[in-house]
Amino acid sequence: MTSPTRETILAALNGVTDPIDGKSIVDKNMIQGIDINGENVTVMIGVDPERGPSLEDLRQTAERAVNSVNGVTTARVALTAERSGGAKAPQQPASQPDSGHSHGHSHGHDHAHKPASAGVGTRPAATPGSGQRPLDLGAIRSVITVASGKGGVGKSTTAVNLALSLARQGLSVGLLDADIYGPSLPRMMGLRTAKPTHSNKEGKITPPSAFGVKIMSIGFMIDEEQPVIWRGPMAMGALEQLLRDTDWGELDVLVVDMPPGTGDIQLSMAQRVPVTGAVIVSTPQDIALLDARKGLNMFRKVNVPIFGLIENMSYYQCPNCGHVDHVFDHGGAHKAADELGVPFLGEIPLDLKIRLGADEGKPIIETDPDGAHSQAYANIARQIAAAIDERVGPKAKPKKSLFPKISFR
Ligand SMILES: Nc1ncnc2c1ncn2[C@@H]1O[C@H](COP(=O)(O)OP(=O)(O)OP(=O)(O)O)[C@@H](O)[C@H]1O
Repeated sequence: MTSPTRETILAALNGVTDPIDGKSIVDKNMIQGIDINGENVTVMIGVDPERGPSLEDLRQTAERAVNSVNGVTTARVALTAERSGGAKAPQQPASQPDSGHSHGHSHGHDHAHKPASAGVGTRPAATPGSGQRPLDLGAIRSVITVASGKGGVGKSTTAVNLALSLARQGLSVGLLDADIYGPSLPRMMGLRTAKPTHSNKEGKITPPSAFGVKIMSIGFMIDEEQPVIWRGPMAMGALEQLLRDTDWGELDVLVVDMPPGTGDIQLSMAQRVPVTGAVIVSTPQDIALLDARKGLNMFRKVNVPIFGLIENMSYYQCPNCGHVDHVFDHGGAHKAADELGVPFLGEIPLDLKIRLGADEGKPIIETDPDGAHSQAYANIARQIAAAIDERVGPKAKPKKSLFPKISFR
């Protein structure tokens, strides 16, 4: 059987027209990404978000067109929100070689062989206070969201290290990168070139794994370097599909790295995902703490239990002499947690090893599991595991711990 190529896919899509003007979607530069993974092809079509609901027919026609190409067994076509610079700008020139990695952006896809359900164009936006029912996540016993009131506070780094710590404590763990504005988990988990594969469960994809944790991220479909502007309904649709279409199997806990901030996406996310508990990451600076308060209030608004606050980049300890320097105004998160009546889960130091580990795809929990920093994460993870147990019952109890038990006398 001949393998599909970018050219044969584009040739098939050339015959698909935009109902608004009858022009080919290829000529209109609406094809924003083509990902060819053996016999499985994913195509991203950029559309104006307002038109999303009326373009389901176009999506399905495109999917049939891709499916008809020689060598294709599964076609997925996703409608995507427009990228910075406008939907009409060509995002990926048609001459881009097959790289095995799509650089369009994502996503609201559905399978060729499955009717479109929730997602782009078929489900209205989850609006704050709309009271939508949470998604049914099957065999996922608990969901922990890692959130922050603003970007750059180390939320993703914390999510990764907590997920690994929970896994080391014997829990089966998944990690969902919901940070659609800057999906960094593939890089942080050393999975830059990894790809989800098609599961033998119909309509599902198997997430890549690293360090004993299953990972799903929009970053597997788009380029981390290319910022994407998402509009609420599209972003929510994409996230829901990532959650729903991933074959997570049985999980004790799914750790969700939330997008930074407290906007509508975060709010609808908190409404639609049955969150067991939220942890808020902040840095010691006041401004960040103010934002952290907003984060807390957002979860409170939708009745999500707050498991606690974490102070990241809390202090700097000189690796040579051990001197501890409070680079920022240290202790603010602890004080804020007390004032706000939520648990303070712990402090994570500002440390080069943590940064290098995150940036190089080798999390510190993996490279230095017995070090003080890993123990700081482990201590927070233990509190989270205990809070999960309290909420969802003993099934979530760790099966075995890879960390030594510490007893205090
Ligand atoms: N405790 C730490 N010590 C040193 N560097 C850290 C620490 N935590 C995070 N960093 C570094 O800070 C940078 C931002 O971290 P990260 O991407 O986790 O933040 P974020 O809050 O998820 O950001 P965004 O909201 O932009 O996604 C990264 O380079 C990361 O390696």
